[in-house]
Amino acid sequence: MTAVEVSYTEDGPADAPVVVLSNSLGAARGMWDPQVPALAERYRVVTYDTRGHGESPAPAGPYSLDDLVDDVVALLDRLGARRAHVAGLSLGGMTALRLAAREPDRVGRLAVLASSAKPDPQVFLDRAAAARSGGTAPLAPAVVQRWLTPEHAAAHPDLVARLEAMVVAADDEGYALCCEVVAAVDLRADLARITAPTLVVSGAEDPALPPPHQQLIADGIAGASLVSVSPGAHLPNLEQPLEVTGALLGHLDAAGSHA
Ligand SMILES: O=C(O)CC1=CCC(=O)O1
Repeated sequence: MTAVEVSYTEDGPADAPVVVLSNSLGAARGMWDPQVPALAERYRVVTYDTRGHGESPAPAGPYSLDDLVDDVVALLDRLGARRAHVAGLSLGGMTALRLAAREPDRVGRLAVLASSAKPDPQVFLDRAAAARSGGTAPLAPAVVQRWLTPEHAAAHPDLVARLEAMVVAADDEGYALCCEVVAAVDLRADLARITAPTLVVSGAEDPALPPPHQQLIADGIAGASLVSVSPGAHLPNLEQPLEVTGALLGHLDAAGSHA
């Protein structure tokens, strides 16, 4: 499939090294709001909506993980960026891992949050079927329940409402097609090919992709470091924004800012 022109936002100095942030299944680029201001002080931060999500197109399927990678490569080309640091959460992390394995010359440093090299396919095939039959709206409360710990959700009802609205706004068929991408993911052979310095982040209480998934990623990539965030569920960047932003900056700045 040809790459789609994904919708994106740029923050930070235009001549700074590029950092691309890739969203999780059901979310959109706004999920990175707590990270963007600090990263944009020294990076050209590009957040985008994965196809089928947010304001990006949702072309007819099927989609593959390589299609999602093609979209990022096309975005880098549109930005005139030969090379970028790339961070992704969950599905965004899977996209980032495949990109780093497939196009090592395009990736400076890699950060993979709450992701997996081999998710349970049936969970996501069932989710795809549910999204096709009833749309994303009835799924939104259960999806968002996995993104935050119960304590954080109870204390932040506005955040829960905003996140549920993101899931509802995803294109129903585009979301289903991305569920099928996740179901088909097997990145275990990709890990050994990744040469980008890699930071892996876990939410210690993530019920969707628990810490053994991130341990497997960190074990498979030479020299990768693993940080566990607690309390934190599937979107630890929202629950522990200072810690996650600090970990990202520490990892990216180790490159001397150069992608
Ligand atoms: O939506 C979920 O339950 C968890 C998830 C898997 C891939 C992703 O991006 O989110």
